[in-house]
Amino acid sequence: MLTKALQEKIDTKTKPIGALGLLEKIAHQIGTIQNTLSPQLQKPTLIVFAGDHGIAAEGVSAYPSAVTYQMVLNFLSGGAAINVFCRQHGLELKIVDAGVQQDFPPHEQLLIAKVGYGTKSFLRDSAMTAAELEQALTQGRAIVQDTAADGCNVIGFGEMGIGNTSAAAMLMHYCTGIPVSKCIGKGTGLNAEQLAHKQARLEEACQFHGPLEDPKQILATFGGFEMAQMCGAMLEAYAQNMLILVDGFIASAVYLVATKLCPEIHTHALFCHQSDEQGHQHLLEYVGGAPILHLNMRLGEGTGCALAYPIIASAVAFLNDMASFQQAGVSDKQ
Ligand SMILES: Cc1cc2ncn([C@H]3O[C@H](COP(=O)(O)O)[C@@H](O)[C@H]3O)c2cc1C
Ligand SMILES: O=C(O)c1cccnc1
Repeated sequence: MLTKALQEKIDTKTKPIGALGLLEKIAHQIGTIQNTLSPQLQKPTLIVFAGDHGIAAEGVSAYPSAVTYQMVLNFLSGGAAINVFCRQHGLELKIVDAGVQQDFPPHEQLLIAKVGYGTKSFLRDSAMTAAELEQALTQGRAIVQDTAADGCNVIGFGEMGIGNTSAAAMLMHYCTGIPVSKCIGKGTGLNAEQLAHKQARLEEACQFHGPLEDPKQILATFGGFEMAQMCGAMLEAYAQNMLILVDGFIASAVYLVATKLCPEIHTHALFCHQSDEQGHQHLLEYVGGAPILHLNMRLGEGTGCALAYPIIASAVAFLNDMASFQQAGVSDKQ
């Protein structure tokens, strides 16, 4: 009933049918989530989860693990891309230490939810234990519960963790069966030789671990603490009936695991951009996501979410504020 009424509201706005393209689909989706013809976006929030990865020691990233800690300090002093875009577009920003190798001084924007001081290398071990995974999922859920209690109904998730395009590629490979060669990419900027090394290391890890089916086991085996918390956070955002903004390759790989645990989550997800990371396009095709932006970005941090947010806000604004043919006295289709 609401589905039809929303479509009618969209179709009677003063424009040719369908002329607002993807904005119309977004408006319809948000109206459906909120069960109203007049949805509102409240307290848009971006949460960046940070954690270190054991696999980073295997030469799979162009940058050292130390950058994870240094970038979190940069987030806290307001100088990273995600700070700039959140400030520009009015999103609240929270940073979570999910598992960085060093400790941070207290800061009002920093939530400390450390599962450990980095994961183990999944080359010869499971990145985390089943107990650590459960802890991370629960912490991610709790963070979103608090955010929902503050009145937020639209939430995006970012990550910082040197080595996490490798972890994401493994999640993607194990959840989809797509060959590793199509799941990897140059991440922070590997050259062709380094990329071949990355592929060889990840294929070695596949040999070591063998076939795995259970999504939680896949996440514990290859994921980072920041990715596990993000997964819990996405599941809770669905439970809280929030609109979920999915960022680039890493966030989409986490979202993929979340869909395996809770297939209904797709009704609440928007794909903010298509990353330049090679695997992302295949991943979006697999989950059936139509990205809002194509900007050739490959950064993560939630930057795609922050940049897509004003477009999403425009979708809600046209649904609420644009005149209908009748209101404006404009002649409808013959
Ligand atoms: C300075 C800097 C800032 C970043 N912000 C996000 N990432 C991104 O790059 C990392 C993933 O790429 P890889 O798997 O190749 O390490 C993640 O931390 C991701 O958030 C950054 C990377 C760097 C170097
Ligand atoms: O798309 C992403 O999330 C991404 C790609 C490369 C490096 N860091 C993040």
